[in-house]
Amino acid sequence: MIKIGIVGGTGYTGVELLRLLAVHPEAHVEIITSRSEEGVRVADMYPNLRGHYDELAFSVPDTATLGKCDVVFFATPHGVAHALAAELLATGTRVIDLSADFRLRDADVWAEWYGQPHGAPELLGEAVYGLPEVNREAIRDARLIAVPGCYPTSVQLGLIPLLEAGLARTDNLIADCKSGVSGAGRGAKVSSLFGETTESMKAYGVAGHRHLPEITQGLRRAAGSDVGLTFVPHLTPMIRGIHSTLYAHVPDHSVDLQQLFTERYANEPFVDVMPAGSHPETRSVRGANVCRLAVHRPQGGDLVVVLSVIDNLVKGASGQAIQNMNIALGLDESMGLAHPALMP
Ligand SMILES: NC(=O)C1=CN([C@@H]2O[C@H](COP(=O)(O)OP(=O)(O)OC[C@H]3O[C@@H](n4cnc5c(N)ncnc54)[C@H](OP(=O)(O)O)[C@@H]3O)[C@@H](O)[C@H]2O)C=CC1
Ligand SMILES: CC(=O)N[C@@H](CCC(=O)OP(=O)(O)O)C(=O)O
Repeated sequence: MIKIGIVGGTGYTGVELLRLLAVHPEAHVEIITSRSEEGVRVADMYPNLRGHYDELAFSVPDTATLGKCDVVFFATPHGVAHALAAELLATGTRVIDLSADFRLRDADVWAEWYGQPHGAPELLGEAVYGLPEVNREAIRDARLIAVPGCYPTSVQLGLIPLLEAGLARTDNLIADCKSGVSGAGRGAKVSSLFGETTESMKAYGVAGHRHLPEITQGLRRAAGSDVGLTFVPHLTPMIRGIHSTLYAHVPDHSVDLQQLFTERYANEPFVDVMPAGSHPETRSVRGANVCRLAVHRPQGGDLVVVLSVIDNLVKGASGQAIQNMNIALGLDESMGLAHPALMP
């Protein structure tokens, strides 16, 4: 069995890791940390996990005990993995970080967008960006994996077929994205209150959201050139889910886009290209490690619209983290993830 540690076990992505790992046949969660809930049993706090983790209780983060695990997931705010990753890697523990700490290749760009110096620039050389659909070979045997952000996962998967094929104009891409409130984490914030988010919807971060440099880094790689992207995230009155409506100018009409997308993802277990004319819904991916895509060319014009939906907590975070673990450890990539059980 793979010995697993989770740092940040009381948060939304930490609990989602527990939910998914409960049915992973090779994983055993040995340690789960929380600074605020030390000693509390996981199943007492999360009754949906009763019968799976009856002996497991939250403990404070401690690198000596975490270092005995084979894999440690960081489900923590940015900066925490910066502080602890090097020590764990030195003990031979693999680190899979759900935060943004190792996603950007350039420490200065990270510092600019996250408003603090990068805490472990010496590790950036070995950090692997964990988007399996573009980086699978590098993930195999990786010791330090940066799991992509939720918006970046849905936007990159939707646009890279057009960019890799050299079909989309790269100077005026648009990503109009809607997220459920769980994207903001479990911490108490006025902006996440029921009364602030129900029966209302708003854009935010129009001037510049911290996922912009992560998305453009990935799109640049797919296009092989610089890209211009307008990215506007929105908060919507749902708990889970991201719906991205993506716009790209594709002046070449000779390529069958449905076929292009279908072939690009033909061997991808967790990307579903829906039939032509489809409108994927976030509820169709709820609880599942899946991105569903649909490609449209309205009225036969030059503007192509790609619709991309994921569950922000699964393909946008914890499910993708486990997919990365499976690849890195040489397991079946779908292990523990193949039954996309719907949430109650
Ligand atoms: N929510 C989402 O949809 C997504 C989140 N992410 C990223 O994943 C990470 C976790 O997100 P999420 O689960 O939503 O966050 P939450 O705010 O829900 O949970 C954060 C967790 O980290 C722990 N924590 C906070 N500060 C520290 C610290 N200094 N040292 C150790 N543990 C700490 C908290 O527990 P305690 O305070 O008790 O220690 C809590 O368990 C973030 O970096 C987020 O950006 C990525 C993709 C999607
Ligand atoms: C709705 C909401 O607030 N979403 C979060 C993004 C999700 C997230 O957790 O950020 P990372 O992917 O960078 O880790 C936000 O906009 O800040």
